[in-house]
Amino acid sequence: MAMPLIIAIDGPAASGKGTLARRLAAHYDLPHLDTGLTYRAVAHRLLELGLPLENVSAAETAARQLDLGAMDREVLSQHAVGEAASKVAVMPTVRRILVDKQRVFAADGAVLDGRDIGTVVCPDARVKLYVTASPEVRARRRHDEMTAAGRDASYQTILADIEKRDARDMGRADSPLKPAEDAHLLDTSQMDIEAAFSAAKTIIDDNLAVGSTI
Ligand SMILES: Nc1ncnc2c1ncn2[C@@H]1O[C@H](COP(=O)(O)OP(=O)(O)O)[C@@H](O)[C@H]1O
Ligand SMILES: Nc1ccn([C@@H]2O[C@H](COP(=O)(O)OP(=O)(O)O)[C@@H](O)[C@H]2O)c(=O)n1
Repeated sequence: MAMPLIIAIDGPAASGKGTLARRLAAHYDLPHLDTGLTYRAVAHRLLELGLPLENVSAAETAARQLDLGAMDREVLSQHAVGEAASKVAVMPTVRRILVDKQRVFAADGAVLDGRDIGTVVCPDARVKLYVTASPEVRARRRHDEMTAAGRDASYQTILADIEKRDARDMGRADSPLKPAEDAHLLDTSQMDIEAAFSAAKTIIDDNLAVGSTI
């Protein structure tokens, strides 16, 4: 039987990995999982219960009870939830529970985006992309996204938060954000969404063509 097609997309906050992952999933007719939502959902549950984000056993329970099909993107996409998510994401036991669920989702082929897809969740993924853009470009994109949605947003605060989150995600001991050795780097600082999609598609199609001749 042919190996299921798994496309792994990693990168820092607001680099455009979710946008790219959704478009690629539609193009290659694959299911898509935004793994950031799973960490956001755990953090959101703790906030909802009024518990500190350092409460490991409550975070483990929230992770175990999480239903991937019931995550509310609208609620979870709030800026403060992203911050909180990066705090629960340092907990190895929480990561293990969520990674297991993510692997079940990916088993028959999928596009997954996050921080550790190519390095930890799906190290055997057929194609791995590491999407980046400068912190200033990413802060500008997130700022525009929030103001377009009618939310209050200060560019300077968003930039500071993005830099703080990068440091936390890249500096943690368990599954730090970094490109897998075999990842293709895609810096979208100078690319619009269409150009980024087209560059990603070229990388993936080249990869699939090589695979089909072996
Ligand atoms: N290449 C790009 N050029 C301009 N804007 C982009 C690009 N990629 C994504 N965006 C926009 O930037 C914001 C963040 O993108 P998103 O895909 O949510 O990033 P991530 O999933 O990495 O956090 C969104 O508003 C999205 O529409
Ligand atoms: N595979 C993943 C995905 C997200 N995360 C954590 O969850 C937080 C929120 O991720 P996200 O992808 O929703 O954030 P954005 O890039 O959309 O802002 C990140 O800052 C990481 O700390 C992770 O550790 N591993």
